[in-house]
Amino acid sequence: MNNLSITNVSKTYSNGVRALKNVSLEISAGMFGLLGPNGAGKSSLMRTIATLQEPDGGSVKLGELDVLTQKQEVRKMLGYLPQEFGVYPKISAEVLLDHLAVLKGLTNAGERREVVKALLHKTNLYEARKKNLGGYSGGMKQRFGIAQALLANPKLIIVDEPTAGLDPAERNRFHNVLCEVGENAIVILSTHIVEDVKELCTQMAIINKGEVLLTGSPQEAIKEVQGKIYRKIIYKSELDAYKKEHEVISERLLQGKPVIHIYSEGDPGQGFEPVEAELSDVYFSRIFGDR
Ligand SMILES: Nc1ncnc2c1ncn2[C@@H]1O[C@H](COP(=O)(O)OP(=O)(O)OP(=O)(O)O)[C@@H](O)[C@H]1O
Repeated sequence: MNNLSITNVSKTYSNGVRALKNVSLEISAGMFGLLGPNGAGKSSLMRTIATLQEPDGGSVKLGELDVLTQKQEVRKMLGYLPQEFGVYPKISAEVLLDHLAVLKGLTNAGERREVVKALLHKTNLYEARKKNLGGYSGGMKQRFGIAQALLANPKLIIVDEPTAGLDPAERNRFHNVLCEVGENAIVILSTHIVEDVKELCTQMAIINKGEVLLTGSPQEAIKEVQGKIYRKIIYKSELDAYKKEHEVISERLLQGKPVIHIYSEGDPGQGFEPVEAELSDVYFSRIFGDR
């Protein structure tokens, strides 16, 4: 299958915000995680790939197709679940999906019925197909969003922050659906949730302030910091002092007590203990560390 090649894409909005600075990424089939904090530029990049906005410079290619100029061709191969996915509340999932299928060009009624049915099954919404979308939970709405994104068998699927606000069970269900989809398409999952990338993605990039800070597999990324992450339970009042002396990459609470993780090339002493590095350590060391 064709790769998605993003080369030197830049975007400055009219208010002067530089949302993307020379972003280059090579993305092949499977699940790709685009990880970054709020405001990193993820949605700007996703909208650009989804043919919804123009960059100031750079190129985006899907195989031979030029995403920036051959928009109609790309849209035929694209499934997009935007960050804010609105649904018509007074219509059932089955009816809306059928309607969206017509818009996607599935005009043969028999064929369309089969496609709609298969997608409702795939997204675990078949039982609730007659229910109005207004009565759906957040997770069900997101799964409906995936169902509509999958109409017409897309080769490129973009999901923008899909699990924000979902409870753990709904998030799991959503993950399972996505995983299946990722078997024969490029799926780009844009998120600020490290766990989503850890659980689902074989390749990833970390983006912050419009710049790509890291690309590779989550395992490779973890390997890079393995043996360099230390932790210590501290008193809240000591935090500033530790920050001055060490590269503190995260502060969390463990049973109500502050725990800091630091990045250190060698043993920092002072009661710090080494920990098995996790993807969150990679993420925080890139976003908040000096690296
Ligand atoms: N249409 C716009 N006009 C002006 N500035 C914008 C516009 N869209 C986004 N921005 C700014 O560009 C930067 C990147 O925003 P973007 O939405 O791409 O980031 P994000 O990583 O998706 O963050 P979030 O998770 O908060 O949506 C932010 O500073 C944002 O305020």
